[in-house]
Amino acid sequence: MSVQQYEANILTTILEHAYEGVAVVDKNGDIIHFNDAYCRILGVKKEEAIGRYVTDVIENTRLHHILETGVPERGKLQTIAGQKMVVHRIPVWEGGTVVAAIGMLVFEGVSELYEILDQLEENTNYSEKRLLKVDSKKDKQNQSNTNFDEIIGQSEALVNTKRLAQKASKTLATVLITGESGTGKELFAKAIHEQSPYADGQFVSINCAAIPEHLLEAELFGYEEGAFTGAKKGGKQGLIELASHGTLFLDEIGDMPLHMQSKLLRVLQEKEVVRVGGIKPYPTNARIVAATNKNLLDLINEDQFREDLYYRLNIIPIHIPPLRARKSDVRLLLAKILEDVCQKYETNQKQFTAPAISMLMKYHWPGNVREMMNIIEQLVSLVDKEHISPQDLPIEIHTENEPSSASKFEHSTEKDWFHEFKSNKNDEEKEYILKALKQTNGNKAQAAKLLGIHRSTLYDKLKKFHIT
Ligand SMILES: Nc1ncnc2c1ncn2[C@@H]1O[C@H](COP(=O)(O)OP(=O)(O)OP(=O)(O)O)[C@@H](O)[C@H]1O
Repeated sequence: MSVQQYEANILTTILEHAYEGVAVVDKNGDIIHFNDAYCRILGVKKEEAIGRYVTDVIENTRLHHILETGVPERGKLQTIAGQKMVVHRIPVWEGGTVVAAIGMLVFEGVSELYEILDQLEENTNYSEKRLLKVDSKKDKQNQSNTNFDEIIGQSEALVNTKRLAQKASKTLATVLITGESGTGKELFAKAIHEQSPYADGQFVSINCAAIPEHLLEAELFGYEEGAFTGAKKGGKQGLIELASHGTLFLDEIGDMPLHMQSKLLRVLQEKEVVRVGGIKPYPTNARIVAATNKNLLDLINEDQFREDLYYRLNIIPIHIPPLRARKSDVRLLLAKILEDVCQKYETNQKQFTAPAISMLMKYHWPGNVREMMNIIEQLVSLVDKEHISPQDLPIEIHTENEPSSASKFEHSTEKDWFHEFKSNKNDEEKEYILKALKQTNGNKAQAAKLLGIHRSTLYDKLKKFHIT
């Protein structure tokens, strides 16, 4: 017996003896496997099912949709013969296309789930029950659990990042979150706050790049009465004070002016704030989470960021990988965001076709999840059909899918290409930038996309290398 035959026999045996109903359809939606459990549940003979189109055999199935979307659906309810069942629907991918789909009935009727829950309850001893009660009273904490759950992604890279952030959230240590624009730095910061010992306090967020330099100081540190013309009577509390017993999220910390960095460092060391125009120190115990899409070590080399502040902030470093380095999350996010946006606009549920998903998977996502959200919002508003196909997708996705632009970017993961780019010596880095500009006929936005960096980072580098 050949190895393939042997493996096929084992698989058939597993399928046949599975307690769960398992059905497999080929790329046309015709049933090619239908195990005994499924036959029993549906009251259909195997020979009546095999070879027939799936909707003719299984009531309320969506396996034919899975062939189109390529997106798995787990733990969904499906009514079969008047019974609610819990099902998983899994696409089988081969070389960028969906070649089959597997349907599994996990619980025969939701009543089976309740039976299991009842048994669990009976077996739970008194002290465990008490613990469960105490836990359920911690409403705040329960809510916070859902916060990390809101961060979508099952790639190894994201799961590891979430695990680290969850550990960090249990402490009050300062966290420095790095990652490209739109990767979810603020989302992580909020989740960390929600699970922290200071979850009952405020989450105060300030974007250090968005506030004019002369206002930033008063915003952060507050001011005393008469500190400047127009200062409020009685003075004003700053955000650092406001975040006491809570979290202060310093977004875009790389853009904080140097003199403010010195003041912030003092606050972190002394745990007290002196308002603008005052001398009295106010105590603060705000937990600090900072974030940046810049390379702070580069900024330190360029004397734009204080090294001592960097080490104060970088107690727990958390890096969020860009979307292109975690392709499996792209598929999940596409499905979830499309579902959410359709619900938000109260339109019929739309779906991507498999070729559209293939194109979106190849795309470089320079603006990461934020860009994906924007594109999906546009598509939901502009496309009337239920299925979103390649011709509906924006031009930049087509451009990047053209054979001429199929380059090392397509297969890049953050580890290989982007890091190679970042760690290269300056002259090589300059060469990469010139190459990208040449390839895009001088279009800076497209060049930034090719390089996998934010447009503002490209502008910084153009200035640094005197490229006009
Ligand atoms: N893994 C994810 N799951 C669900 N939503 C996400 C995820 N990552 C990001 N988002 C969403 O994408 C959007 C951008 O995220 P966020 O503002 O946290 O990014 P950021 O890294 O702080 O961006 P910037 O550096 O530009 O400030 C938000 O609406 C956020 O909810």
